[in-house]
Amino acid sequence: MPNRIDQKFADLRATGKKALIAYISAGDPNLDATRELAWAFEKAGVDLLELGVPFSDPLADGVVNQLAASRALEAGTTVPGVLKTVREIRERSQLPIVLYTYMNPIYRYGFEAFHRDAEAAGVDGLLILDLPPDEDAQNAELSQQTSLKRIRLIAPTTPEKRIAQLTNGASGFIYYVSREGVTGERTEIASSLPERVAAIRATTSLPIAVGFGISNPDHVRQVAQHADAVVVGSAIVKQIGEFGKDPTLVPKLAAFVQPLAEAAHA
Ligand SMILES: O=P(O)(O)OC[C@@H](O)[C@@H](O)c1c[nH]c2ccccc12
Repeated sequence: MPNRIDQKFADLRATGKKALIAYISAGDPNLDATRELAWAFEKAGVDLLELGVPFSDPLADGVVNQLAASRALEAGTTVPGVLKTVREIRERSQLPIVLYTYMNPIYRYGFEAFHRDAEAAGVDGLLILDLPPDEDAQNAELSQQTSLKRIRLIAPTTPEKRIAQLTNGASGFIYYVSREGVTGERTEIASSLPERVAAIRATTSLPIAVGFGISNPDHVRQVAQHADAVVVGSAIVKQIGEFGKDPTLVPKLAAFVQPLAEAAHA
């Protein structure tokens, strides 16, 4: 069976559409909500789900995502719990799922066991946020034994020479971080975006996702002109924080992501 990420991008390419990628922290406000949100997001048109594995020191994350990770940890979210939730999501969904994680939680779980169990649970790809590509020889080895795609980040400050080094060995898609600093909403799209995305395209045929600071359908439309996929994180996570355990959380969030997905597909 082809990987769900490859399949999704192939389908979108065939119809000339761009992907909407939604990021949420797994376990915020609890893992039952994560499962329900995944199902509702798929119906609302989300093309790929990034699930953050909550960690106490998420250094690449802005305050909105940090708070979400603390809520998830407070609710008792663990790595085995996240994997179990992916299994449950898979009972009714083929939505591609990428786990976003720092090294620490998966190292404690057991690096090799994590890869094996994530694949068995129905995870499609991994983005290990604080594993520099120069040090991921071990990861590369393990990734080859599993079907998990290895997503890599490229930043605005990445030197051109290094871009090819990063894209070489990545799979699934490339994640271009459109701004320096941490995750979080901004009012404007970075002006360097088209040029940077073009520089990445020159080195790889992988789809390019762009994220950081994208918070409304207008932003999504602008970024979708250049990228194959648009990532929205903090804007969604902020809503989850506001509704919390309110029984209308899932329909409210589905209504929030639907126009974002429509903007990517337009
Ligand atoms: O929150 P934003 O600005 O919408 O950006 C997406 C981002 O949250 C998500 O992709 C993400 C969550 N944690 C990260 C850590 C590093 C890079 C990216 C991420």
